[in-house]
Amino acid sequence: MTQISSRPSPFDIVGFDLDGTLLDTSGDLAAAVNHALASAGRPALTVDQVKPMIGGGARHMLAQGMAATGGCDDATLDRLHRLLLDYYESHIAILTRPYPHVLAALDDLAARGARLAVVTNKLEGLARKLLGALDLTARFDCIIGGDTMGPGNAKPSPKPIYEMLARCGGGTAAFVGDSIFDIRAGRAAGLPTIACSFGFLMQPVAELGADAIIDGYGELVPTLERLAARPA
Ligand SMILES: O=C(O)COP(=O)(O)O
Ligand SMILES: [Mg+2]
Repeated sequence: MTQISSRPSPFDIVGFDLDGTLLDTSGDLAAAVNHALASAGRPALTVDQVKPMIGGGARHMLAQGMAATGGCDDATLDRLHRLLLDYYESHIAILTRPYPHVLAALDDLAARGARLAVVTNKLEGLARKLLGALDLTARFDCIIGGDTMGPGNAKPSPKPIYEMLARCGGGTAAFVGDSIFDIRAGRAAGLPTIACSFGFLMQPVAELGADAIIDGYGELVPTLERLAARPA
């Protein structure tokens, strides 16, 4: 369990990816993918098959789901993407929950003065809807989605990370994520990065190139403290 401490936060700003990092969204995302696949006459995928498809936005996830079940053209993908988004929007928090001890770690950082942010490749509207459904919105100083910075500016671009820094008022910062897109975006923005071994890994966690790896949220604050104490 994370210990609440009166010491200042090791970073002024701590940014988090959403899917596979703060929240286990895999059950609801797999259901949405399978809804789209079924309408195209494709077989369903398991949650474990869908997990490594998550992290680059819903269209990217669906494209991989269609590729795994026979491929498809762009027009079909566009139609199914819309179907998937409509289904997901109305079934967004059926199975989705924060990972264990997330809330305690966020409480600890906030109590120590950190500003907290979400930078996800989910559409911003869906991210806001999901965080609202789980009563988490007020914990974050800003919520930036895959479409917030305009086309082509989602992670791994550093632009949404720079936007996070600006909206949080600047200062020292670290970024926590579960995909290569998160770690590349954080590094490109010059931030120390932490990878979550429990996330929706597209490759082994050690290959993501993060500065540190956590196996659970009890390790987050000590890991941030260790990174903040590193020589520059
Ligand atoms: O793939 C998505 O829809 C979003 O993924 P992310 O929250 O891990 O960026
Ligand atoms: Mg993720």
